[in-house]
Amino acid sequence: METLDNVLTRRSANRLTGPAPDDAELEVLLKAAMTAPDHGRLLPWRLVTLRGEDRVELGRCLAGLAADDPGARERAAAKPLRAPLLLAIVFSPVEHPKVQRWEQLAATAAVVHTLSLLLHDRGYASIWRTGPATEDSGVRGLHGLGPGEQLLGWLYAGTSMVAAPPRRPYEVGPRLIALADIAGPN
Ligand SMILES: Cc1cc2nc3c(=O)[nH]c(=O)nc-3n(C[C@H](O)[C@H](O)[C@H](O)COP(=O)(O)O)c2cc1C
Repeated sequence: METLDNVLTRRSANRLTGPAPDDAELEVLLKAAMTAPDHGRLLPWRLVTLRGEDRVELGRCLAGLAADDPGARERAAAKPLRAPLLLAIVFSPVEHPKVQRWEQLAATAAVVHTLSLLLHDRGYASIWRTGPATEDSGVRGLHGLGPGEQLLGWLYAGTSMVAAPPRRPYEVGPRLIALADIAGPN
């Protein structure tokens, strides 16, 4: 797929089923996504794969956090089952004299988005999902987070069950301006 076309046609997909990339294919795609710009080449992240029963275990954790009614617990438990593969995104910033935390977060987001584009290029689809559960100690523990690390959510991956709706073209408008057009203080 041509790059411009790939970027323009990627959509977040809510309803995902199999197939999802296996570990070998995922490694190829991640190796490519890791080329995203990363100040200091710190690689301040890791991904944890959840497949099959792992998703049920996460669902159990989420159900435990849900409101005290059976419907809410059932809905929470079913959330991780919305895709065959979940990639938990663990942000693991390091102390660095030059590279600030926000730069490391930006580098991490760049890897995740590049991976979503590569998944799309291979015919898969994905959606990045977050939520308050990412801060829960049980959920953090399940994914092996250490102190100072942050769970940025999960990239749900698989094959979309519906055709991606076309994207309304964006208007760049005032979000791209020449310095010469900025009225200075004088
Ligand atoms: C950091 C991040 C967190 C997101 N969290 C959620 C989420 O919790 N739930 C959700 O439905 N979508 C989530 N999304 C996906 C966005 O909703 C989605 O990208 C947006 O609606 C635009 O859709 P598109 O990707 O098809 O352009 C998240 C996206 C990003 C980048």
